[in-house]
Amino acid sequence: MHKVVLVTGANSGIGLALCERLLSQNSQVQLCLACRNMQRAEAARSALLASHSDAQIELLRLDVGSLRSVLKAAEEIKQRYNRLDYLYLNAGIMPNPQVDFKALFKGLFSSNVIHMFATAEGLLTQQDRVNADGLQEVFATNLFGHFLLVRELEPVLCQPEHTTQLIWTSSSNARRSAFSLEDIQHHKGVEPYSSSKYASDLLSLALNRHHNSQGLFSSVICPGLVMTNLTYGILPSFFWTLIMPVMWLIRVFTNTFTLTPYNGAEALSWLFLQRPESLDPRAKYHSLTSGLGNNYTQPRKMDLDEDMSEALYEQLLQLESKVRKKMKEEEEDLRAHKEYLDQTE
Ligand SMILES: NC(=O)C1=CN([C@@H]2O[C@H](COP(=O)(O)OP(=O)(O)OC[C@H]3O[C@@H](n4cnc5c(N)ncnc54)[C@H](OP(=O)(O)O)[C@@H]3O)[C@@H](O)[C@H]2O)C=CC1
Ligand SMILES: CC(C)=CCC[C@@H](C)[C@H]1CC[C@H]2C3=C(CC[C@]12C)[C@@]1(C)CCC(=O)[C@@H](C)[C@@H]1CC3
Repeated sequence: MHKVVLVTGANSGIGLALCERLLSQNSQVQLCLACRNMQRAEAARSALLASHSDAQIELLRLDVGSLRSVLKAAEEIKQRYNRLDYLYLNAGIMPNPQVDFKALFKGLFSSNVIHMFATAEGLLTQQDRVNADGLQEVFATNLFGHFLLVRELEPVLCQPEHTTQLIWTSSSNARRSAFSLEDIQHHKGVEPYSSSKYASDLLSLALNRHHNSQGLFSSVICPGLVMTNLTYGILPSFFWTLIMPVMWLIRVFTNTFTLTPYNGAEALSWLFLQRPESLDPRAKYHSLTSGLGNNYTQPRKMDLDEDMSEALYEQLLQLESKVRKKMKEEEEDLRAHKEYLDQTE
């Protein structure tokens, strides 16, 4: 049977490299590229078809940062497919990043240097904003839109006699200290990216607890440091050109500098081959690349707490009811307004 695979944020970087790798691994795979920009999605499909001319590749419009777009896309998925085998929750943003160069310079001469380069701990902050749905944009895109998609797709994802794998592209930048149950959207802090990725680690654990018995399994991965639009956006392009030789040099010492999207997609494509029941729900699967350029996947235990993951899950369910209620009210207001206009015409 052909495997049905949906990838969010599939038009560039790690998502696109994953699609390429999946088609090379299994030419029968039925791919759905879920993207917010259809022009970029078309370009990605053409690029994939150039090397896999017989591939089955469909496109789907999905802006994970917009609640209405998520609901619409979920309806479309339910109409198109009666099952999904893999759902890669990969789309993500890191808006307005700022590098703390003083901390970087200090870190270079400390014993912590490898850890600093692997996780960017203490180096990066971002400036978030409120989106059109009234949610913090990083939280909405990296976490909540994906959560709502999973919730909407439960009838397709949770089916007897069939297993589905959810795979989150998390990060080694995910840190417990950046996340708070009192502020899950990270209104107050300056590390919304780290907070959203830690939240995805917690959520994956909760999804396993609630849905494994229904055949739904969730895992998280870290692709390492990969040169993609997201990373290029952190510093001006001339800086990257200047330090690229240094980046390749660092790669000899740290296996987390996977650098190319192909290498970064290692853990994602490795998980495609695993039996979901054999995976560890408390592990993050890291894409790693040795100094000689060999790729491998390594599970590393995450710093997670069951109660915290359950509390986050509960809060997400509450937020879901709240936003659904708000959307319904807005639709009713709109309908009433239209009726009023029709009557006065
Ligand atoms: N690069 C790295 O070093 C690391 C990346 N990651 C994670 O990997 C994932 C992929 O990022 P990466 O490939 O690096 O970066 P890219 O910017 O190349 O890819 C991000 C993808 O997500 C899409 N996207 C962003 N916002 C939305 C949205 N609202 N709705 C739908 N799609 C959206 C982008 O689409 P568009 O082209 O329209 O912007 C793009 O296709 C992210 O989750 C990121 O956090 C994790 C650790 C390290
Ligand atoms: C190499 C030199 C001399 C300078 C580059 C410094 C930083 C720009 C760089 C160091 C560690 C990097 C890093 C990321 C971004 C760029 C760095 C901060 C990430 C945060 C990118 C996205 C992720 O999710 C993380 C896994 C990356 C961790 C390391």
